[in-house]
Amino acid sequence: MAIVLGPNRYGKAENRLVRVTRDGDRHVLTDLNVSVALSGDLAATHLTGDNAGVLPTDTMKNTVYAFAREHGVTTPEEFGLLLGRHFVSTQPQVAHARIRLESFGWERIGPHSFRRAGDFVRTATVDVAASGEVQVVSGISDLTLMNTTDSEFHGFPRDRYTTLSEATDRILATVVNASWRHTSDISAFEEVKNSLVNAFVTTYSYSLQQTLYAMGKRVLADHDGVAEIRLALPNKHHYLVDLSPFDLENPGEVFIAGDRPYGLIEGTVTRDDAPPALVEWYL
Ligand SMILES: O=c1[nH]c(=O)c2[nH]c(=O)[nH]c2[nH]1
Repeated sequence: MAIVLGPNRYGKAENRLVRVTRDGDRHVLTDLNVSVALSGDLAATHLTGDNAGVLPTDTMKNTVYAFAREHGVTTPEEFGLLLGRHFVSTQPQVAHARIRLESFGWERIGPHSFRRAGDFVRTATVDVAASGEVQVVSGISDLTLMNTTDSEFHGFPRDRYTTLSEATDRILATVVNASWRHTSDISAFEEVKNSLVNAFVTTYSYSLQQTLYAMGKRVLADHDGVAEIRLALPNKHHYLVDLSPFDLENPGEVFIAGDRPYGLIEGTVTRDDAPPALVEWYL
């Protein structure tokens, strides 16, 4: 038996970067959380402590902030590509760079005043190989949506542990976590988000699984530049309160918003002719 070093990578995680772009009195704000992970010929430091190929994670942090000044920050996807290409092209031992970005929205409330827009986070995972190949995955998390009707759930199998009633009119609520792999059009975030939201709103649902597929399918139908989308949708259950002890009817008006446990519906929607992914990614 031999003991060997398996896959490994290293980098500086969660570099919080706020960039103010000044145009006279009117400022533009970008707010990112940037994580860098490099991999390649890095066995020596693990096996012997020889750091000749180990660009310090401290340097990666500095590069993030210096690039924000030197190149500006347009979209998370573009900024990720810029950083990834820099690391693979300047460090010969680095075969692959993964840049993971979260972008927090700020709503303008004045020329240089902003209110944190807390209802979702935009994400990007950018992979750059030394060969020049890239993979850009954009995403969204924490986008909470609710339909107060047009949702049913029935026809499911029952066993001795089943207590759930068949529902012909229920609340359907979820927190959208999705990521989609681009073949082009890497800055179409707003348009993809609109497709997801529109599909949620307009799909008469017989299960959250059906809604998940409808949302993914709508994104692929609307956007030629998206090859594949992955979704993880928690089913945020809302329980109708029994008000009969108080001689009150409750015709679908008063609910307890459940916290946990929650159903978790996950799935991928893809084109059958999608080019293969360069590397695996997770939501
Ligand atoms: O849309 C749903 N899908 C399920 O798989 C499920 N299971 C459950 O208990 N309620 C629901 N709702």
